[in-house]
Amino acid sequence: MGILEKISEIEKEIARTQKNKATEYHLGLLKAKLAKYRAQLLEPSKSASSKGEGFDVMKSGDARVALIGFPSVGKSTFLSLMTSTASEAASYEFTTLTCIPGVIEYKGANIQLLDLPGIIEGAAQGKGRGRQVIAVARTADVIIMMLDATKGEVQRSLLEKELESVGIRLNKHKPNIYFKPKKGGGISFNSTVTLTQCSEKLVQLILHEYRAAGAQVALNRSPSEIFNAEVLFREDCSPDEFIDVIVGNRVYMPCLYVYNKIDQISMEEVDRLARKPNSVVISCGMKLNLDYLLEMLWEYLALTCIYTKKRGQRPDFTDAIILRKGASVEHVCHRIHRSLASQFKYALVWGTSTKYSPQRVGLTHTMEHEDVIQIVKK
Ligand SMILES: Nc1nc2c(ncn2[C@@H]2O[C@H](COP(=O)(O)OP(=O)(O)OP(=O)(O)O)[C@@H](O)[C@H]2O)c(=O)[nH]1
Ligand SMILES: [K+]
Ligand SMILES: [Mg+2]
Repeated sequence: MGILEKISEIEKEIARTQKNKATEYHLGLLKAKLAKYRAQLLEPSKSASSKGEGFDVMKSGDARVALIGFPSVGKSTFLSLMTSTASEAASYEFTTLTCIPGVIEYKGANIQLLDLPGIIEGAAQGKGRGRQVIAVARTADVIIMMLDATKGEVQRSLLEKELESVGIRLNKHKPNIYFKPKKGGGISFNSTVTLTQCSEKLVQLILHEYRAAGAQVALNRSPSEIFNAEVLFREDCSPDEFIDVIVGNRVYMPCLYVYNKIDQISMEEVDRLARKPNSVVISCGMKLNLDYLLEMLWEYLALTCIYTKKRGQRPDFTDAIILRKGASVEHVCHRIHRSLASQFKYALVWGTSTKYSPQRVGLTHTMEHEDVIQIVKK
């Protein structure tokens, strides 16, 4: 039996197994098996040439956003509208056949926007250019899942399933579980919270299942190590989340659901879609709500712009340093010059991150969006 068949067998078994206390171990095991085979599926195949996977577009700018969606939802129309790059748009499906990068300039940041071929059900298993598209999606900072507002919700759940099946977790945070394989000592299991979905026994079963053939490949660890591990739940996680932690190659990614073509639906329908979590409604055709989409995208990217200033001079507002949210003064130093942090005495910061403007701060101070900084060297 091939891996795809094994996967489909297990999926069928999960579907027909009733979910209750008596079946929770059985289901946990099935899910562990499923994750194991899917991990194998993700291994680069030896037959197909690995070159070309991911369309090889260079990362550039301060962040990367990938446009994922069914064919003809308006991805290329969107790219052409938001960037100075033109990507062919047409009323037939699979107009776009490769990855087309453009740049959105927003609040001083260069955001790389990637137009991609449409993907369909079965993409994760290699249908169409599904695998390549998903490989690109994995490298993004934010995914825009573009949906046709005139089509049903089924598009959204199908795409979510495709991404889910290759280890991409949308709008979820990494499960707060400490997991460390050991050389010996068995499995030490602890939790700092009351667990309602996992137990010590289930965790052991899942770990032992992982020891089975194939797990070494997925985990890149020797089999014995999985019999010995330290596990600490700091959150009431589900068996699936625990499996995610031991498999270890998951990506946790913000995703914005963008419903395009709202010029074609009723106001009531627009209103209903707009109220969904993580969702924005737009019309590329009529240029509706695009500013709001950019604002949301900016929020999801969580970038921070810092302006520098020299002593006795005005801040340089023309050239922002773009950093990830939560960046410290030390991060700013590294961006300016490699050796600056070692010569650092203190910094003066004006902005929302400080109580006073300016305020003297050290290397560990956390910067906020649009702060101004002046660095004083030793
Ligand atoms: N009514 C309406 N049509 C739109 C809108 N945006 C795009 N379209 C049309 O939808 C069709 C498909 O647009 P594309 O931009 O080619 O879609 P795509 O998602 O890039 O398609 P593929 O590359 O084939 O996957 C074109 O005929 C567009 O003119 C919109 O907001 N409203
Ligand atoms: K199209
Ligand atoms: Mg296109």
